[in-house]
Amino acid sequence: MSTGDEKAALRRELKTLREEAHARDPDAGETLASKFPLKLLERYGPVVAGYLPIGSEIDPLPLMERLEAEGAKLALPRLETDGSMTFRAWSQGTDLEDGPMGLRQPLESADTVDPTLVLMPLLAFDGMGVRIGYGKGHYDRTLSGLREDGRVFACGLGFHAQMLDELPAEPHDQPLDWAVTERGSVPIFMMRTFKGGGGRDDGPGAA
Ligand SMILES: Nc1nc2c(c(=O)[nH]1)N(C=O)[C@@H](CNc1ccc(C(=O)N[C@@H](CCC(=O)O)C(=O)O)cc1)CN2
Ligand SMILES: Nc1ncnc2c1ncn2[C@@H]1O[C@H](COP(=O)(O)OP(=O)(O)OP(=O)(O)O)[C@@H](O)[C@H]1O
Repeated sequence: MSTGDEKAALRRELKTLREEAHARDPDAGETLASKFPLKLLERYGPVVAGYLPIGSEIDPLPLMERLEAEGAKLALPRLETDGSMTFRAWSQGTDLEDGPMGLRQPLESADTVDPTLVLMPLLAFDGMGVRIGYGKGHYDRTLSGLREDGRVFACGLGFHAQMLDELPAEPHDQPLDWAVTERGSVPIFMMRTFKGGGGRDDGPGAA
């Protein structure tokens, strides 16, 4: 099976997995907010892109609120008419509009920003930082642009149940640098550092 086919089949299973995790712990977003290490904001802030949760995604809003109170400038993704994704400045109470695929998103008139810390929704991730999303490549393309232009830190947000041993990777996949679940941090860049040396048999530890 090609990696693309594998990913399509995986996505269906992963959606079910995430729905189950969400049903078991609907308040996981609150727990996640309390476990998020503020040193990530200190090192990689201040412009933090979050998202408005759809379906069974873990709710990042409690975390975004906490980070804003700590001085973060928040942003949200916006799908543009040309199919690209931009990030726009946002804070609680800023106007939103209906976008494609049932998304709520900032208006075209909102300021475009380059986030330094991107909190990413996902269907699943693994200890090497491979992430699977909805398969439209929005985050992959946008992150690759941001990484070419300068420094950006990619942090996946999800349920612990969404962390799998190993996901199929494709060359265009933009790896996560870190992930946070309701159980704590998964510092992926350390695993990447270890990859060339001792292999990845130790597995990621959710601290
Ligand atoms: N909350 C959130 N916002 C986001 C994303 C995301 O994954 N999550 N995106 C990430 O790229 C971008 C939007 N891209 C998207 C691409 C595909 C689908 C999609 O296939 N949606 C399903 C329904 C999902 C559900 O209910 O769980 C659909 O339309 O059938 C949604 C958003 C930007 N904003
Ligand atoms: N940097 C890029 N440039 C051009 N096309 C890209 C790039 N990154 C991804 N794509 C395209 O986007 C499509 C979806 O990619 P992929 O399946 O990896 O998405 P995903 O990582 O699951 O989720 P998400 O949509 O959230 O990024 C692929 O067909 C791929 O060719």
